Amino acid sequence: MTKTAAIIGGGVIGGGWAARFLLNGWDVRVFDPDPEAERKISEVMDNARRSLPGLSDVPLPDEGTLSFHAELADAVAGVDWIQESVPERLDLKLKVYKSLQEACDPGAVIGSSTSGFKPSELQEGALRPEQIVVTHPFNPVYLLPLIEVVPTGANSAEFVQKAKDLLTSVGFFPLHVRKEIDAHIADRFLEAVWREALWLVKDGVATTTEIDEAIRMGFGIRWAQMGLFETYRVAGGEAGMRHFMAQFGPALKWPWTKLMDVPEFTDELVDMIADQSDAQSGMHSIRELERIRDNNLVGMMRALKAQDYGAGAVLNKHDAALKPGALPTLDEADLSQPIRTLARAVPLDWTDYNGHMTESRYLDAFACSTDRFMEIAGCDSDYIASGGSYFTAETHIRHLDETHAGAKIEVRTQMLLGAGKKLHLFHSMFEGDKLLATGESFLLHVSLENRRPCAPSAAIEAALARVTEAQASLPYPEGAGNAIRKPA
Ligand SMILES: NC(=O)C1=CN([C@@H]2O[C@H](COP(=O)(O)OP(=O)(O)OC[C@H]3O[C@@H](n4cnc5c(N)ncnc54)[C@H](O)[C@@H]3O)[C@@H](O)[C@H]2O)C=CC1
Ligand SMILES: C[N+](C)(C)CC(=O)CC(=O)[O-]
Repeated sequence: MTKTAAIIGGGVIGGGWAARFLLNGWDVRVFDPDPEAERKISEVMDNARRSLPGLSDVPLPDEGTLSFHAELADAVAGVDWIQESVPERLDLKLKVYKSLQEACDPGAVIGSSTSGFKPSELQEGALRPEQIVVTHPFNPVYLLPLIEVVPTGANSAEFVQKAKDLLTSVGFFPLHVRKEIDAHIADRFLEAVWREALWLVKDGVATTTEIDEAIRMGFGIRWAQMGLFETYRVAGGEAGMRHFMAQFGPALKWPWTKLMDVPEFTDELVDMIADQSDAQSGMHSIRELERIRDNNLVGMMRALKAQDYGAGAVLNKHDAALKPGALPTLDEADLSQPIRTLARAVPLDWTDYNGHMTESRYLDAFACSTDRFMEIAGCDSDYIASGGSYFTAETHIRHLDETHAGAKIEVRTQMLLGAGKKLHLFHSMFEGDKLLATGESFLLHVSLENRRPCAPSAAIEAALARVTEAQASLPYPEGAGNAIRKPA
């Protein structure tokens, strides 16, 4: 059954939560007194639709339904999850919990996006403290996997597990913070770096641009893939972490930080930082900056997916959970028709300077379809490990229409020949009913030992014979056997 989330406070963070739930198939109800909330969330949704679905290599569930509610009680009645993302003021958050707990289901999870309040502070005086837990996200909430889950003794172990399971089901990585502390775990680092950066600007050591370069040209990229301790272990050389600590231990006593002291936010400092930031980034609107950020994040996270490491491993796990049912097996497919061999959204890093899916990615998509066809015919990873596989000998692609980031595409594959060592496939790529491209491939079965063509296993021959018989009455596809010719 479709699950429903209520988003209380639909600003920067609430909008991101709404997008994450909607694009993972949940219905979402929003309560926010701001008359601009609907416009803002619709703009966040536009950015989320172009970036999140393509991060997966399998289709996400159909998008849920978004509704806006004038009454808090209306928004929260009967929902599975309530995410509070109102401004960071304790009195306001406590007031909101009081009203919403009078109207919501006692079994619903009430998660708070608070950046720094401890869950015990949020539970104080609540009708049902056991229902409230910190679930602290990171901006953009629709892309970044981390959620800090901070419970107290008032939350049962079953409740915490249920909250973590629901978060995992929409692609998050719930990090269980075992001991509550102001600002949880990650924001303590952000706060340390932020405070240090304020001093560097105030003291005239560096501008906002120089500080950002110091981060993004070096340790920021390093942190993104390995974090802090694993990075420093490597920095210790062959002697590892112990050597690292021996070498840099004394620095802890040197004046390498001003963390013990905090600069005052005087008008002068605020103006200096705001002016430098305007000069650095003021040529872009916030929505443009969000798109630049999302393009970069998607590219980096897809690179981490290929390595199955860090955030990339979380994404792969989410794909695996979504995969059942996405593509048919040989037994599930209607073999009398071309077989669905690919279904996904166009990722941001598949688009180019013309603003559409770039040509090399068509080959990428058709190659995935060929791999899938081989897999369902029995040429799967076990078979390949046993020494047989197919090599592609020739490919011909026709580009018939454009498609763009976030678009849902599908490839259906007709087998034109599957006999002996020869395999001839014709892939058609669609966006809805629109034919975008065709890809024709001729493959040869080979022995991976001597790299020479040879007949496939009897099981593969039998599977291909089934497809041959079932597809025998399909017309020869328009465009098959084409070559580039001089116009008549
Ligand atoms: N902005 C960030 O980078 C992050 C913020 N957070 C946390 O998320 C929470 C929200 O922060 P932002 O989204 O940045 O703030 P925001 O100012 O962008 O959004 C807050 C929204 O709450 C609405 N609101 C105010 N009173 C309300 C009420 N009584 N009921 C319903 N809605 C109400 C406002 O109209 C506004 O749309 C805070 O607790 C913050 O610490 C967490 C992670 C990152
Ligand atoms: C600045 N901040 C404390 C609101 C940051 C966060 O809470 C997390 C984030 O997204 O950086």
